[in-house]
Amino acid sequence: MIKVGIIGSTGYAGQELVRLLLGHKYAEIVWYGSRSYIDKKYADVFGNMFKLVDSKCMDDNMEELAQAVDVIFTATPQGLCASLVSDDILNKVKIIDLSADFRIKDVAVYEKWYGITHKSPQFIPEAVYGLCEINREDIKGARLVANPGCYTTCSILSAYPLMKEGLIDPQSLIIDAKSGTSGAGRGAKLDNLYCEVNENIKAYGVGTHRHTPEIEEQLGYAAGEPVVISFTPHLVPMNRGILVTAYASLKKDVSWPQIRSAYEKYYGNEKFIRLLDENVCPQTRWVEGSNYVDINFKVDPRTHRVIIMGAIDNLVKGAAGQAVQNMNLMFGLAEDEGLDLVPLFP
Ligand SMILES: NC(=O)C1=CN([C@@H]2O[C@H](COP(=O)(O)OP(=O)(O)OC[C@H]3O[C@@H](n4cnc5c(N)ncnc54)[C@H](OP(=O)(O)O)[C@@H]3O)[C@@H](O)[C@H]2O)C=CC1
Ligand SMILES: CC(=O)N[C@@H](CCC(=O)OP(=O)(O)O)C(=O)O
Repeated sequence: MIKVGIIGSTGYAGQELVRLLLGHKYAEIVWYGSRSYIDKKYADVFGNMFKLVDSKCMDDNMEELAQAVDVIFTATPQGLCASLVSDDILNKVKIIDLSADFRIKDVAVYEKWYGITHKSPQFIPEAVYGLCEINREDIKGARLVANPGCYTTCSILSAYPLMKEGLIDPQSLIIDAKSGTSGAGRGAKLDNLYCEVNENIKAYGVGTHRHTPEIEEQLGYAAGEPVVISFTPHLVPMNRGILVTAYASLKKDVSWPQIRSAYEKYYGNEKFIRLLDENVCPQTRWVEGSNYVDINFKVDPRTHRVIIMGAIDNLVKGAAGQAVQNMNLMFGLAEDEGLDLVPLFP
């Protein structure tokens, strides 16, 4: 059995990790980390865990935790994982960080977009960006995985084959993304109150959202040149889900089947990427509760652009599901262990 510790088990991403790992054949959660609920029963914090989890929430003592477990998930605010990690810890235990601390290779870019000083930049070079479908082989040997962000997972996977195959002008990409409110975390914030979110939709972080450099970096690797994008997130009144609609100029005249072949080349054998049939647009409810990424596109000959669409569940493929997929790769398990999740509907 893989012994698991979760720092931040009482947040939305942490709670989703617990839900998924309870159904994992080879993993056992032995440490339910928390800051605010120490010594409180986990099932008293999350009533859905009644009779499923008997443990109490525990203090986040990294040294003790590293002795007790094989893998630590950090589902905590930006900066925390970087402040806890050390060579000694990494020699004892694998870390999968759900925050952005190790996602961006250029520490100056991280510090600029996140507005914080990185506490352990020496570990950035070895951290593997945990987008499983793209970095599978590197993830297998990693001791520190940077689990991608939710908007970024959906955006990068949706556009990747077209960047890789040079079908679009890399500098022309415009990404319009929408997220459910769980993407903002469980902490009380005025902007996330029911009356602020319900019956409303708004853009935020326009031109400044911190997922922009993460998407640019990864798509830049795919394009083989630095990529600059426009990225606009929106908050929508639903619990879960990310929907990406992206626009890019085509480099040449291509048909739907030609673009489809490019997607099949990269994703034809990917269990968690579902390429939808022509004219079917992804919907968040078709992936809710599952680790799937649904992708489709439309060629628009009038504007000479391709319109790319992707949908994920932000808490599953956008966070906890991808983190479990990474754990499976790091421990040599079947990549889909614990992730055979049928989407909820309605
Ligand atoms: N929500 C989402 O859709 C996604 C989130 N992420 C990332 O995952 C991470 C967690 O996000 P999310 O679950 O939404 O956030 P939440 O606000 O819901 O949860 C934060 C968690 O971190 C704990 N925590 C906060 N501060 C500290 C601290 N100083 N020391 C120890 N623990 C602390 C909280 O503990 P307590 O409750 O006990 O106070 C809580 O368990 C973030 O980095 C986020 O960016 C990534 C992809 C998607
Ligand atoms: C709706 C909402 O607020 N979403 C969050 C993104 C959550 C996420 O993926 O965050 P990290 O990359 O920081 O891990 C946001 O826009 O900040």
